[in-house]
Amino acid sequence: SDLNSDRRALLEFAASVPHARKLYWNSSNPICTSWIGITCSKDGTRVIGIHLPGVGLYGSIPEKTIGNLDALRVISLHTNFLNGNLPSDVLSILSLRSVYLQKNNFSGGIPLYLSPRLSVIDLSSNSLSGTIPNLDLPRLRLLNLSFNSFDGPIPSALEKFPVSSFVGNSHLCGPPLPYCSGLSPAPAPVPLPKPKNSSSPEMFGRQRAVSSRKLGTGAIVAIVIGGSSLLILLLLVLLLRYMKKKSNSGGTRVIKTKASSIAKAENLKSEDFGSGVQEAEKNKLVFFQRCSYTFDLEDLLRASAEVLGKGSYGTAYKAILDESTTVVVKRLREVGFGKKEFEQHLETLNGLGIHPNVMPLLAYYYSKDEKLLVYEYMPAGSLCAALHGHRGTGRTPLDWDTRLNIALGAARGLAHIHSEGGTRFTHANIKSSNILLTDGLEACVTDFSLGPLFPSIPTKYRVAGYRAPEVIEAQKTSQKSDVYSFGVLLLEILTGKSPIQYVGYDEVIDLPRWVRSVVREEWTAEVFDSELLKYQNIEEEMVQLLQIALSCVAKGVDMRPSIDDVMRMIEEIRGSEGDNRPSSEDNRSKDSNVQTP
Ligand SMILES: Nc1ncnc2c1ncn2[C@@H]1O[C@H](COP(=O)(O)OP(=O)(O)OP(=O)(O)O)[C@@H](O)[C@H]1O
Repeated sequence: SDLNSDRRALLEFAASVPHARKLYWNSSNPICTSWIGITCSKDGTRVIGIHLPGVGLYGSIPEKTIGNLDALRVISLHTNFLNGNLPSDVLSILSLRSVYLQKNNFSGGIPLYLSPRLSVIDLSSNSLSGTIPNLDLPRLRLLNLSFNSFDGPIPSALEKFPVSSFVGNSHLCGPPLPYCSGLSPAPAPVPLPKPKNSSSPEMFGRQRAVSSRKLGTGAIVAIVIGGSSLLILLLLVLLLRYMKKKSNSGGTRVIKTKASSIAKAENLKSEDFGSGVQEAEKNKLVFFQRCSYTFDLEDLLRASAEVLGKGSYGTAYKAILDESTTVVVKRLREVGFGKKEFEQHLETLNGLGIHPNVMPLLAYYYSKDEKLLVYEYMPAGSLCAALHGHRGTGRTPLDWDTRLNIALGAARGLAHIHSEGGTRFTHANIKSSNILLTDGLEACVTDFSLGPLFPSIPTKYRVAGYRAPEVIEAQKTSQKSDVYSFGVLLLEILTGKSPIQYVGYDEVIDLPRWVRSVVREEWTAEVFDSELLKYQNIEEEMVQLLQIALSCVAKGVDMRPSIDDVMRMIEEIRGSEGDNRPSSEDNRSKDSNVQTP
């Protein structure tokens, strides 16, 4: 009963039990007791909800031992350390509507039979693998399978879900991700074959989403088997060649080879970036003056490439030109402007000048069929991946000092964009995937003000959760709507949660609303990311940043501070507290009873 009154105590308790390995489901007692994390039906006979997120549970959920859960509607065990297979018994319970098992260590595949009533499935940031079954779930509204190890094509029934539902699965393909090449994915980036009708160098085309996750045992076995089969095939081909040479029949072989590379290029064509580059314009890559790179368009097209992801405005590729030069190329989708306006807009962006927290545009290419933007590649990835990427073993969570520093850097970058661009100039797409990280984990704001190039893409197609109420209702963007999005970003840094929160049965709420509801219940400490709990003496700073974040996400536009004010307030947190206490990294409690597995 003590624990019931203080959920934080439960969390600490759970994490401190040294030999706890398993979560046991008490199936023998048919009477449901509303204990913390368990909700019961009114008559007290059946469990209808299991809510134990972020409480340090680990071990696997046993199959076939689950008793009276036949009225279960929601299972929420996300952000724990659970492993083993997904509990297929639970997931097939007919009454089940919402599944939140993200940020655990589950492996294996998705069970073939799931409750037909499911409307929310979040299995992101686990170690799940295999192909995704063609789930026939008519009520499914929210699906998140990102940051796992799924492979193969995305089934047709799930094509309607956004890219964000699938990102971070290195071998997954097909809409809404890039089309499948028809070839087995290769384990390492390779230069790509020449497309049909082109004397140009090799072009980008083979697309593989980049994942920072480790290969699971299944993937390793698949690679070993695949590798051995290839070797045997190669030996066979060599043997055949040798025999053919002997019988003097080399001509046919050449023709066959040619035909097969054309077929490959045909397959790749629809997704090649550079396929719209016109022969006469091969050298028209326009560099901005401050750029010291010396490559030209041909070098760029010849480079091996990987898909980093698809965003609102097109696809981003990582292109490796040589050992010391890696860039990011954004292949833009339908631009709403002619060349002159396009160039003018990019000149305006370039005119914002250099700032350490703002990502500069290095170069661009414009032709009728192809528009490319070139940026420096940031190997440390984005804040989004650092916060929400795989949470299993091997992950290095961002410590508090780093988070605060990223918040400050991002505020400085946005303040620069606002002040240099003029009062009406906005970023209009602030989100954690647009905050890139340098090697030293400094923030770098990217993708600013690209919206005007795409008048046909309404703001509503941008990632949900970051848009201010006035943007949702009236498409009214301003610097204060950027501040709102920035507030959501701060909440993401503090809570470790995505901007959209799934709560209870079918309910979806945005992060500001969720945080406000928790704070109102006087459970302020509960909003903070469980990964931050191991650091000491940071609560006051976290609460201060929380207050800033909540002022940014005020519903009334005039209630929100300017980004300059936000920047100064964050600087004050660092100035007042940071100087007087050791860094959160040094301050990690060595003898704390809070243990991680
Ligand atoms: N310069 C870069 N270095 C490293 N990663 C990058 C770089 N630019 C973009 N990315 C990453 O590539 C992925 C795709 O980026 P992209 O900008 O195309 O889409 P997005 O940020 O998801 O959405 P949007 O287009 O709305 O900004 C994102 O995960 C992003 O963090």
